[in-house]
Amino acid sequence: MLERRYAILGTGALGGFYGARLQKAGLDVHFLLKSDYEHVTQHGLVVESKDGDFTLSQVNAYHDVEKMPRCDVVVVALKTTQNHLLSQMLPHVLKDNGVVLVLQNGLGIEEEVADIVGNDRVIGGLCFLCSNKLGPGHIHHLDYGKVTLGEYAPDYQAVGNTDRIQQIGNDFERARIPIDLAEDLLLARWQKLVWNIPYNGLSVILNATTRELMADAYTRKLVEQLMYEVVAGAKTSGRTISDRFIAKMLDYTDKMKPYRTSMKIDYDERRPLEVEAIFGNPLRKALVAGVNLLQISCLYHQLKFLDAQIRELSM
Ligand SMILES: NC(=O)C1=CN([C@@H]2O[C@H](COP(=O)(O)OP(=O)(O)OC[C@H]3O[C@@H](n4cnc5c(N)ncnc54)[C@H](OP(=O)(O)O)[C@@H]3O)[C@@H](O)[C@H]2O)C=CC1
Ligand SMILES: CC(C)(CO)C(=O)C(=O)O
Repeated sequence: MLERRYAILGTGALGGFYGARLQKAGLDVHFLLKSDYEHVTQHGLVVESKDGDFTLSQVNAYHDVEKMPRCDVVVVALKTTQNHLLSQMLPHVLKDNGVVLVLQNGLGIEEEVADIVGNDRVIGGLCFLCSNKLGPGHIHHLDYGKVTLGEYAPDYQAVGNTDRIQQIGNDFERARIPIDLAEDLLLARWQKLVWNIPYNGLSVILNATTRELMADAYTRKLVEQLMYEVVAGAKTSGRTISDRFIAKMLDYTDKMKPYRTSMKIDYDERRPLEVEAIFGNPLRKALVAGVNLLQISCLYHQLKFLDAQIRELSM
């Protein structure tokens, strides 16, 4: 088979990093940008990475999705706060037999994308990556990077692995991106929320780094309690997350360099927060099953307040 062509929708901390790595490995990659378009057209992409710095002096950069070629794999790397744009973007850039790869944080995004492109054209990916954008076209990869890929099927039925997911995984591995294949995408999404719900939420509300949250006995306890509430949420979707997994996430964070979560960076930069994807959707999914996740709900309401303040300021 011919090599797959990739589109990166949103060339920021995550899309810029993975897209640049794919291009560096020799793949055909096309990048959609907004405010960085002119700069990247002229200067390319610069990646500072713990695995080795590199510059791509020439990239296929676009400001308008209608000018992009149709691609086999369309990577969604916008913030979820911009997902209302996808119904307009995806039909222009996705090949008839292509697939959309959602690399965003949160729950339920694949369902929204499937409504646009069809149930059999969506894959989800969970990224354990610490990356920031320092300036136009300038990405800083601080830590980690593994992507867990999982096939989407209606109602998030677990459908196991497929050839196409294996092939995409091979492309990422060729780009030195560690890959896991998840048999059950919904379980993988709830597992990622075990991290994102406590740390993203508390880092904003308490103005703290991951290290500070772990060092204080009270906030560490709060983190742990929130993790167990995510486990209760997963149970309402029929998914089981073990105590061992919680211990692993606490250990992972203990060993992480002090990190400002992606939501904290958004808050500090006064950008809209991904509250609905990371908090609202899981809460609503559990509520449908009759379970009110009270502590997560408390975080959700506080974050909605802060998010509304940010949105008002930017109007
Ligand atoms: N960063 C990380 O380490 C991780 C991020 N994630 C998740 O990945 C997703 C992306 O996050 P991240 O990369 O950090 O976010 P960024 O804000 O760094 O990147 C998003 C990019 O999308 C661009 N964009 C927004 N609107 C448009 C548009 N209309 N057309 C073209 N480009 C547009 C933005 O450009 P502009 O700046 O010009 O608006 C920005 O560069 C989120 O869901 C996040 O939670 C998950 C794990 C780790
Ligand atoms: C877990 C982490 C830090 C990267 O994988 C993340 O998802 C975030 O900051 O939102």
